[in-house]
Amino acid sequence: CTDKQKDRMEEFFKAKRAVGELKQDDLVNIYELGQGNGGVVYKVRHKPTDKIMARKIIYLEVKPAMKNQIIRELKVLHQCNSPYIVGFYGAFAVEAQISICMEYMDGGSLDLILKKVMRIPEHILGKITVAVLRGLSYLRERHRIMHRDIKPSNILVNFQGEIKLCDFGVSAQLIDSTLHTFIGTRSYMSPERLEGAHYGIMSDIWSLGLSLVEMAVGRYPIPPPSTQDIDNLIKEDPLGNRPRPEGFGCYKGLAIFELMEWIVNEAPPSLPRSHFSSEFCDFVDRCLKKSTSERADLNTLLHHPFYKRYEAESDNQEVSSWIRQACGYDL
Ligand SMILES: CC1(C)CNC(=O)c2sc(Nc3ccc(I)cc3F)c(C(=O)N[C@@H]3CCCNC3)c2C1
Repeated sequence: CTDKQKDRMEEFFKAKRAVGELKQDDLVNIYELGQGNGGVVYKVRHKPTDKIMARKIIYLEVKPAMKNQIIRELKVLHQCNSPYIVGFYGAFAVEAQISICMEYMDGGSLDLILKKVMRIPEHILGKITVAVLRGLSYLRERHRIMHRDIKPSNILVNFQGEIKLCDFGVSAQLIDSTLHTFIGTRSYMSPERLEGAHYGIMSDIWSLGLSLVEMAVGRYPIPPPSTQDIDNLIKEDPLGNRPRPEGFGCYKGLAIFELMEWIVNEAPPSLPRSHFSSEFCDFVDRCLKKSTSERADLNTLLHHPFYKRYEAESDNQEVSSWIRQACGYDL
């Protein structure tokens, strides 16, 4: 943790103390930030302090006892404090709605960034990899939890160049009892998880690998684009920062079950060495081994040359200016 990161976290704790206990009536919606699977997120203002936050509302048809248990378990999020985890203000329940109020990340999530640009360049993906691995390490070392839902929409960025994780499940058994209702349109789940086998942190590693390939190539990588597709993608726009033409990337996708079958039965996706560094290609290959015994674990990846190349840089300036130009605010 650098001094700057410590200062930012201190700043957040101060703002959080000023907010105190969160109540629905103290929040006013500014506008909707996005609809995820199972939830909707609003940019809100906390009237008593004028603080801007993101409020995630999840509709859970569960018995009141279960709802209270979820609220009780969400309190663990007050202890999840890391430069790589989105800040948490508090959670409360009203009727069948559970509200989770968190730090507002003005750069949005990486899936929305990816809709604006063609692809995310390798040097930015390196910084994203550092943040995700450090976030996963923090959750495992300090809270003994895995993320369970690593994908571009759960990796948030801000204009200061910070990259943070959100939407990790803190109440394990509740997650699984409710997760079946949250199957999204595409699956970042590992083969072992899709097969209903036991899964753990290694499943997050698979999801990270799949997310990196998607962000590097510019579309969900299953079924894998042909090398020709990738050549066309990159030849016409080598820097990957031209706005995405309409209709790109929404290839006629496979239905969710065909997709899951593909993940379980076919070879995993990989990056073409013609367009990406061999360290990056090797990194994603180690994340996307179908068998967990062959897949790299967290510690192995923390010593991988691709990670080492980016972990040294401590300033967020490079990511900050890239985010601004990606969002069209290249001031
Ligand atoms: C069931 C649940 C609401 C309660 N238990 C849970 O433990 C959680 S926690 C939590 N979210 C969360 C976590 C950390 C931060 I910082 C911000 C957050 F919004 C979530 C959450 O949002 N889950 C989403 C539901 C839609 C599909 N993707 C996973 C949960 C799950």
